[in-house]
Amino acid sequence: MIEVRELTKRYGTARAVDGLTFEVKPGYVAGFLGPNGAGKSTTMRAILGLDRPTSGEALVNGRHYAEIKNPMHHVGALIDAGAVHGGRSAYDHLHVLARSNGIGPKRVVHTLEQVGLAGVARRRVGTLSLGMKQRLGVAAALLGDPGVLLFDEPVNGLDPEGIRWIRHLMRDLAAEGRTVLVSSHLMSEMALTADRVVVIGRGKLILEASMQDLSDRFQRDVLVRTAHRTELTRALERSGATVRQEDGALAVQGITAHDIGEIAAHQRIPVHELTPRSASLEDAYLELTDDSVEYRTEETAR
Ligand SMILES: Nc1ncnc2c1ncn2[C@@H]1O[C@H](COP(=O)(O)OP(=O)(O)OP(=O)(O)O)[C@@H](O)[C@H]1O
Repeated sequence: MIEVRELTKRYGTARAVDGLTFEVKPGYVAGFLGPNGAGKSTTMRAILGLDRPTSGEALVNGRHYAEIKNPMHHVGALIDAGAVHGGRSAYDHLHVLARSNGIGPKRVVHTLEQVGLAGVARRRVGTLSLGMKQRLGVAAALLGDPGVLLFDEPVNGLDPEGIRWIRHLMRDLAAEGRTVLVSSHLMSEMALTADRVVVIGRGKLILEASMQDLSDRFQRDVLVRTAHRTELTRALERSGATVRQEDGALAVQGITAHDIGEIAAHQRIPVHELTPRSASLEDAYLELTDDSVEYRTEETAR
């Protein structure tokens, strides 16, 4: 479990993270979303004890990272895949890490196989592609078989096959009962991977919700098809709904699909379609974070 409580990190007068509170429990993939500069990396670094909070705290399984003995057995992280010693082989890189945490060579070999790097284990890290380095970073995170995993923008540099692989991996790790927090600035990516999202902007919490709640919250209207449009419109309007004609159907706002169905049944009006329509998750995300975007182009500024 990860608990972030009233976390604030200031650099000079700038607040990279500003009173942020959220938690991530085991068993699901939590997406950590925010525009560039929102404070995702700073928060992750604080959880991993790499950055000292100005105030507040970040705990892993109830403890500060620094208090955890043999941390690789409890927490694994992919933060900056490029930050590895280029002269060592992939195997040696992992072996050095493993040894410092009392992990044997068998586990190193297993982890290399798990991330699909067994074939390049003897190659120097400096000669690996960005995608392979990313996989090596994931291997390092998995080395101690930890219950808590943090991935900072893990799809960066991966090709479509690699992206699919990492999505499956994160979902599998969560299904095994681990705590998985993965940052991204793309809602489209998180929509395919995460069960819940923590959305931040300018260091502050904007929203913490399940993917389902997020799309419910941004429900636009309900499309209703019936041969009895006038009758149903009247009944719905009596219940306070707003009804608009749309291509021979009704676009209904201000009432749930469930209640529309109940009203229609009560009036004995056959309904042929009842479709809740949401704004896309990407639109929802852009709307949520609109005030927190640091830099924008003329075109996206609208
Ligand atoms: N070492 C530092 N010194 C000064 N400012 C910093 C430092 N690290 C981060 N910042 C600032 O803090 C803010 C949050 O940065 P952070 O890297 O945590 O955001 P992020 O959400 O991870 O962004 P990105 O998606 O671009 O990686 C930014 O405005 C950044 O410029």
